Amino acid sequence: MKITAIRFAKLTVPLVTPFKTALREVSFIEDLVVLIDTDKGQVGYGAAASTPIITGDTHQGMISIIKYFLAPKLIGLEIENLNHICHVIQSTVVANRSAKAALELAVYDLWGKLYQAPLYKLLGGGSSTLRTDITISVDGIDKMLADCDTAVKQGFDVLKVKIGNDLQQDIERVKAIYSGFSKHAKIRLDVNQGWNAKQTVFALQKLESENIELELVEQPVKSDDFKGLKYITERVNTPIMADESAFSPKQVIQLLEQNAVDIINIKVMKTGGLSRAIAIADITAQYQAQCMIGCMLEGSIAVAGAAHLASAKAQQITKIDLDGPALGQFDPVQGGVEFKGPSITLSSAPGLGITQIDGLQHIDNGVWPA
Ligand SMILES: C[C@H](N)C(=O)N[C@@H](CCC(=O)O)C(=O)O
Ligand SMILES: [Mg+2]
Repeated sequence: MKITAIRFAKLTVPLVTPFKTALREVSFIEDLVVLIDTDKGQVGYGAAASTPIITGDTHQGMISIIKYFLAPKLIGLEIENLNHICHVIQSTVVANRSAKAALELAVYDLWGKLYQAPLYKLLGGGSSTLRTDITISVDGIDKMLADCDTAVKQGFDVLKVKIGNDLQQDIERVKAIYSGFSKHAKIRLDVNQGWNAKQTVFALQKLESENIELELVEQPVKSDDFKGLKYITERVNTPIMADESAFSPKQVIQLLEQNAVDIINIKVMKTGGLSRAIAIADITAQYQAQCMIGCMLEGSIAVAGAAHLASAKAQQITKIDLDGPALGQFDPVQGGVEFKGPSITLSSAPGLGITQIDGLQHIDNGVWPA
């Protein structure tokens, strides 16, 4: 099965409630969808989110790098040579990880279709059902408590609470949420780089002294502050997780060699796709470190590959933050991974199993070859 063309489309889904972090606020999931055509009539689907504040990637940038640099090298390649195709994608340009993630995902989808098996089975096999946490956006305490209440009533038993825009208020937010919901759900925090190392130690030691047991705290400090992460990890009992600090296998090795963090958050938009996400999961296994699989604010196509990987690497990936699709008002994708409240169900159809996508806005000048 040979690659014959690459097309692009946009897919937009309004959110139930605005998504607010210490870095940004958005009201829509807006993904770039990448469609790979083949000589056998099969189409591979991939998608990527534009999160320039974290990855530096935009839809226009992704289209340009794929259309003018990556697509010309991919046309004519055989899907059965998956590793070669991933090597071409990874080595033709540096950075541009979201574009690489979308392309790789469409190639993995076709690989599953070629061998007539769902992706998670080809990746090693695992359970067809998973559970995700849900994100509670940073907001006024009353709104955050109301969002936690809704989430717990929907069956979520892990709350990922966004904080990081005001240290004192953050401490009050965590205390209020812990007191209201720790009997019903585990509480993990995501500071999205909003504190510095000393503030983090102050806040976590204070919370620990009040017997607040957090499951973990994600990316408290700036992405390049590895020393800060180590300083924190040495001084608190709460497990510390790297997110924006951990894009590449090399960064993950550095973080784990330095004992700077306890847990790594793997996201395909940071790694540049499934091939590097698999490499990172394997590296963490060597260090006996745990992993979370996470996502950006992405829809169900983009998150699908991460869900298949989480199933196949369940021994290593022990925490799941794949709630992007659950935050949308609806899912325009049929037949792929189903996201219903905390439950994620993988399709038994080949590849990602996508049968229909409603509301795709095709990008006319985005076909290669033209
Ligand atoms: C959506 C997911 N739960 C999440 O919080 N992901 C990111 C932020 C993504 C974004 O801004 O799009 C994270 O920091 O973990
Ligand atoms: Mg994070």
